Amino acid sequence: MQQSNQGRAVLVLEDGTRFDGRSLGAQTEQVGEVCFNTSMTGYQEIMSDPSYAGQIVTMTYTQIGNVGINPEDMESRRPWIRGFIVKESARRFSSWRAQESLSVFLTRHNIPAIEGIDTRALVSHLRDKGAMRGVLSTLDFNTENLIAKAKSFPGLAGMDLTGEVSCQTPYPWQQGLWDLEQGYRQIESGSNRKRVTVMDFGVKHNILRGLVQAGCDLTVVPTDTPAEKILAGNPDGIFLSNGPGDPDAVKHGVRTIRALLETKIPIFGICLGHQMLCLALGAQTLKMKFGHRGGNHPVQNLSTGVVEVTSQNHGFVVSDSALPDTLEVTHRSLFDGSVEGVRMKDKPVFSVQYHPEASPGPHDAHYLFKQFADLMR
Ligand SMILES: NC(=O)CC[C@H](N)C(=O)O
Repeated sequence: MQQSNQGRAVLVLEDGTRFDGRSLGAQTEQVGEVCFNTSMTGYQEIMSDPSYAGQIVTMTYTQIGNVGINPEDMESRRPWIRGFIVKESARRFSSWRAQESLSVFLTRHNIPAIEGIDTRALVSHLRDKGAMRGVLSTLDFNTENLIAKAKSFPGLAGMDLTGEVSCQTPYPWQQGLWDLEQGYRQIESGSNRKRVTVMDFGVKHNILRGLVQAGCDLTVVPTDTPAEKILAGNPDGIFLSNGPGDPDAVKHGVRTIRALLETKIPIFGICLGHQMLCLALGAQTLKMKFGHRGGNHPVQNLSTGVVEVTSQNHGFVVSDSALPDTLEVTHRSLFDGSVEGVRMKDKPVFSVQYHPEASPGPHDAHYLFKQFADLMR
């Protein structure tokens, strides 16, 4: 029987691989890098993590949407994914906090999504061939057209997306972590607390909450804030956030970090912030084959030997070759041995590739926020 286009969606990769399924989001079309995340929970936090700007995300867990969408679990002001791919979306959502369904949320934000495709086959393909450019459409079903559209996406290498996701003006942040009784706690600023400037390359809210909970009063500043302006605020510490795209393309940010490193102010970086810190110190970054995205990545802390199960989301990595002498590797991935954390040998400066704020993910690495606060004391 002829299928009507209503309700159909298609995913086509740049190599011509095609998946036909049902539309789960907006009637539209988007190109981007097709990647996958292996977390079993936390789809809302993933969709609203600014680090995913420019990407079409596949969830490997087979049923998504069962707890709907709520205002508290947003990791930033809006979702940033270009498109969303799931095996099966829950027909009914159920949670005491839920206010809308996954499908309504995606449609409201004009994001195309597809369900009912063989996500295992898609992920095996991406794992073998590497992350690829692709197009997700509910409008055009012609394979040749769609391959050309997929190829029109320039790819994430060389792309600075921090300007799109960062705040436009500085703002204070005093919200602490979630508590079952009170929800998010508002924490008063005080003289016993440390004043930290957060460089917002696309920061997740739970990173800000982790810092507040560890004893920091925060001022979040836009990605293009010059070093002089940051230093004029006389902060006790500087935090370099996560964010989307290629760290090596954020030239202004790397220059700013280099200038900040002239001082003795403690600095902590996560993910994109970690990569840019390493670049500022003379290291190099590489694009990975398909990246690390999920909630169960084992990382070894090399000073204690302890293994942390971590949350990850990155497609670039600091290269092991050409690490400057000023840096010491503190953490490594037990999946592929890649660099997961560094510190400067002679300064209170350190960073990690993974996500201690979790959200979603295990809390094993939460101690890093306290480690940063301790460095400022
Ligand atoms: N979560 C992040 O900060 C990601 C950093 C960078 N965009 C990468 O893909 O590697």
